[in-house]
Amino acid sequence: MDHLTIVTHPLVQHKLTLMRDRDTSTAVFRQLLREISQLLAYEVTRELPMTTKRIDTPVQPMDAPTLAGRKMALVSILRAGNGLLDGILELVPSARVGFVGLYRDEETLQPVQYYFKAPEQLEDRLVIAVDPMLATGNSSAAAVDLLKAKGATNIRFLCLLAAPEGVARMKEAHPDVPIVTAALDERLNENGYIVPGLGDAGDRMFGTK
Ligand SMILES: O=P(O)(O)OC[C@H]1O[C@H](OP(=O)(O)OP(=O)(O)O)[C@H](O)[C@@H]1O
Ligand SMILES: O=c1cc[nH]c(=O)[nH]1
Ligand SMILES: [Mg+2]
Repeated sequence: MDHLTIVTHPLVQHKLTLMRDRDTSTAVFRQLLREISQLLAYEVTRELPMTTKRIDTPVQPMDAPTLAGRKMALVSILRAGNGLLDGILELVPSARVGFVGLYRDEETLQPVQYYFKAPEQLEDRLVIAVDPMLATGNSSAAAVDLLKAKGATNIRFLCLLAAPEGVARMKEAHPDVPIVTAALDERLNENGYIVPGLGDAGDRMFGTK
């Protein structure tokens, strides 16, 4: 996969516009994120290794395509990552799930870790880390550090919105981790927020502000 993939599908772009709108309610924001997560998952799971298995259709036997290898791991970067996780799990219900608890210190913009739990045998799995926002890239780079320290070698990062600064940070720290996003925005503002962005994803999802 390319280092950066922007999913330009009309449905994704339409839903993203609704999410950016400050007048969109918490309930609708959460629902849209769930819907977009499934469209983005379609893209991030392209090129998965396939094999065939022998099945009997009602008409005749066939060698039918099926996913190969160990079950993938979805890793949500808390809190906001959970807004992407739920929808993807509906598409890939057998995925293993991990959580990285991180929040961004508002002054330093450095991530503060408060939790980490990952599935076993990460080295044998495709690992998809999910977080709606890639701003400075400090949180995603730290999350990928943790996953690599646990053995992961095949990692993809899925987000909704990315800033050029975050993409550059990830490319420098983790050039082997492809990023899939719905949009690459203009820049970060002086508070480290994505411009034009959609505000604080976690707060908008959970109604905490
Ligand atoms: O690229 P960065 O500059 O690190 O910023 C992105 C991070 O900021 C947000 O989380 P936040 O810290 O607000 O925590 P939350 O998910 O608990 O709201 C977002 O969900 C990312 O994890
Ligand atoms: O714009 C931003 C930047 C970081 N985290 C968010 O939720 N939004
Ligand atoms: Mg976060």
